[in-house]
Amino acid sequence: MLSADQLLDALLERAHGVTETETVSVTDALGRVLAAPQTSAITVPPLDNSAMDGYAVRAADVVVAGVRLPVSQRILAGTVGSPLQPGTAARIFTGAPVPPGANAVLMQEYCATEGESVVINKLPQPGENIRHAGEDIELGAQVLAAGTRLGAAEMGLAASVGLAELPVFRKLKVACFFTGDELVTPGAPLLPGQIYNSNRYTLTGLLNGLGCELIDLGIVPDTLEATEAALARAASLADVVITSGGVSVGEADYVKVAVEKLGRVEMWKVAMKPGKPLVYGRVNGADFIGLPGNPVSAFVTFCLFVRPFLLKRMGASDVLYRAFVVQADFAWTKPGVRREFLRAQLQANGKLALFPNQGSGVLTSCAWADGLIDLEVGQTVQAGDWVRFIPFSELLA
Ligand SMILES: Nc1nc2c(c(=O)[nH]1)N[C@H]1C(S)=C(S)[C@@H](COP(=O)(O)OP(=O)(O)OC[C@H]3O[C@@H](n4cnc5c(N)ncnc54)[C@H](O)[C@@H]3O)O[C@H]1N2
Ligand code: MOO
Ligand SMILES: [Mg+2]
Repeated sequence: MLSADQLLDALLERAHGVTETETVSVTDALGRVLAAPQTSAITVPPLDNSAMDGYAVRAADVVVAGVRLPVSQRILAGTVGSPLQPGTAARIFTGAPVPPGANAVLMQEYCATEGESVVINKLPQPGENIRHAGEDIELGAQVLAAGTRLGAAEMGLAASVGLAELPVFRKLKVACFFTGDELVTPGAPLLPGQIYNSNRYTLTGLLNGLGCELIDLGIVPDTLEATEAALARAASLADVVITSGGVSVGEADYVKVAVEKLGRVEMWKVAMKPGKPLVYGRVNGADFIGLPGNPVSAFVTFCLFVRPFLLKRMGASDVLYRAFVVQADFAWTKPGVRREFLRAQLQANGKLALFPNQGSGVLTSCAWADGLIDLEVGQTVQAGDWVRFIPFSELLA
């Protein structure tokens, strides 16, 4: 059986990024992966400008508090003033260019207007409240690297240097199907023995969050024929095929057999809980990932393995999650024989609480939790111990 680290390494080794690109407007770039580095054709900010509403002065003109200076001009954001005459002040507002000759801006809270003059009640420091040209971005600087996943801040950053469009990798096509004779689509009533196909909705959320193009092939019955047919169709439509269920050793578990018939299985089983029977293979040029049917197992293995794999396939460069060391507010006394990922919540006291039922079928634990505690084989925990914690902010989207 592979260790979780070996499985992740092996998956990333096999994840080849898409190469085809397209151009999107920056407003449509959320979640896309940048295909080429972007540099700035301007400095940001373009000119020295005021950080405050107040008065621009030469610091040397204000040698004692209480100096009175005539106000020689008024400079609003979007306009440009004229050089500041010695011994005068310029009324200025936040974002307005600082006039040549001025080297400080006093907040108006420290000034008093007297007719056409202003009394400066505080000694200015040279450079005070001035935002310098290029202090954010220098002319020609790289603002975004190829492989960056574009979020809200990156979209704003691109726009701040005047970019209207960005080159991005094409979306990754992911086909899914869900095996199980017991599965029913929500909206219909359950007959005895049936359950709702929750994995479809979990995976839809996860894949949409990653910005994949989802091809949902629905529920597939537990027969080899149906599984093969769905697999062949999925592999012909998508870059990556993801399924749930049917990867263990039960008599109705046909997924691995179908992959072996139509392609090849390269990895099966990972020494962790939940998620042991995960399958990776190749079918007709497509990657195949078979997630375990248990809803928590499917969710956790997607977060830990499928997400980094898909991100790399999408062309992203930063695909790994970070773990943090956090104090436990619980005891875990049963040493496991597999590495274990526990659903835990970060409490107001900064420590981690454990969901009481850590069963692989208890999806409530995932909705309740803020992340996963990563326990080594045989690791036990006493309250107050420090444990490895992977927040969902590192694993979702
Ligand atoms: N003898 C053994 N039995 C099992 C082993 C083992 O090593 N030896 N491994 C267990 C582990 S661990 C897991 S995880 C599961 C994985 O099972 P499968 O991937 O084969 O999945 P199924 O048998 O089809 O279903 C398991 C479970 O999940 C429910 N399920 C399936 N699909 C969905 C869905 N779309 N939405 C909601 N729930 C779903 C299904 O009803 C079952 O309860 O195998 C253990 N067995
Ligand atoms: O490893 Mo399974 O995923 O315990 O439920
Ligand atoms: Mg099974």
